[in-house]
Amino acid sequence: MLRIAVPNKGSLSGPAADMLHEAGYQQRRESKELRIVDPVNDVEFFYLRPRDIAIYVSSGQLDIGITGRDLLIDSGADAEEILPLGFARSTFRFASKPGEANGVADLKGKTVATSYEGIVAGHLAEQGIDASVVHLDGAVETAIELGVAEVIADVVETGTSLRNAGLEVFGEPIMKSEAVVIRRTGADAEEPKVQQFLRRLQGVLVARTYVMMDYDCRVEQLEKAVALTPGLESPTVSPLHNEGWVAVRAMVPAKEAQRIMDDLYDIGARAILTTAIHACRL
Ligand SMILES: Nc1ncnc2c1ncn2[C@@H]1O[C@H](COP(=O)(O)OP(=O)(O)OP(=O)(O)O)[C@@H](O)[C@H]1O
Ligand SMILES: O=P(O)(O)OC[C@H]1O[C@H](OP(=O)(O)OP(=O)(O)O)[C@H](O)[C@@H]1O
Ligand SMILES: [Mg+2]
Repeated sequence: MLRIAVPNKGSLSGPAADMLHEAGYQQRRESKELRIVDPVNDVEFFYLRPRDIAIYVSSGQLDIGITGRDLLIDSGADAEEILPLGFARSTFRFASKPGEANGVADLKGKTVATSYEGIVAGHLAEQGIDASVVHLDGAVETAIELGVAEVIADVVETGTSLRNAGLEVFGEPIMKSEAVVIRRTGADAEEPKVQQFLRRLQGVLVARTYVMMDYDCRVEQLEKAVALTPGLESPTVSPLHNEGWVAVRAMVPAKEAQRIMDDLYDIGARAILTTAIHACRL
């Protein structure tokens, strides 16, 4: 049975459960449940603190886990990323009162407050900057006003939390993060149950990113039309009862669907339809 660590709280837990549900896995009904078995899919889910997931996975008792890339790196655990999941996207940045610092060099001799000590200490060492790091559990934006630090390093998504605290980012982003699937470093990459799990999640990612497009066009326009909708491998082209016309079917990126429909219409395609994809295996 495949044993999978899933975030039990915070920004990652809701979207992770949604994705697993879309991939056909049973999920817990109550937020207090710590583990559930999904016998139909031969999987057991362990609901753990997002910060602990890389440590559990690196210990080898659990096969895979879902966590944030930033949490994985911060933990220093012996685990590696095998699939990015496209949600909980953020950057990790330094911030201070406006005008107090311009780049990482200005951190020399300062105190940086963060919940991600591993990332910050590693970054400072890499840059050869001598600064102190103070660990706080959260709400680090307040640390400057309350005199705990001159600089903070934190997750930034919209920037609202920083703005509300009167702070500004400076320097280059330390890293970009998103939710990722991880496994123990060097674990068997070909393990069929792991591969099947990854294929299911990839199916969800594709179903979220693409739509199916169908249309009719004249044979003379087919090459131009196919250039607009090349599909993932190649579009399906079928003859129509009316001679000189064909029906075309291809997957297109959902974000581009409206523009592609306009372009197809302009070259003479008609009966252009898009439909959602619910699940797929590529
Ligand atoms: N506002 C946000 N937008 C996107 N991702 C975020 C955001 N806040 C945290 N994350 C991501 O969530 C993960 C941290 O999860 P964790 O549960 O530890 O913190 P949290 O989501 O801030 O919840 P908590 O309420 O417990 O502080 C990291 O991967 C981080 O990048
Ligand atoms: O750029 P934004 O869209 O404002 O998002 C980023 C904020 O969200 C998270 O905080 P959270 O609300 O989880 O509180 P925490 O600091 O206690 O973790 C993170 O730690 C930042 O503070
Ligand atoms: Mg938080």
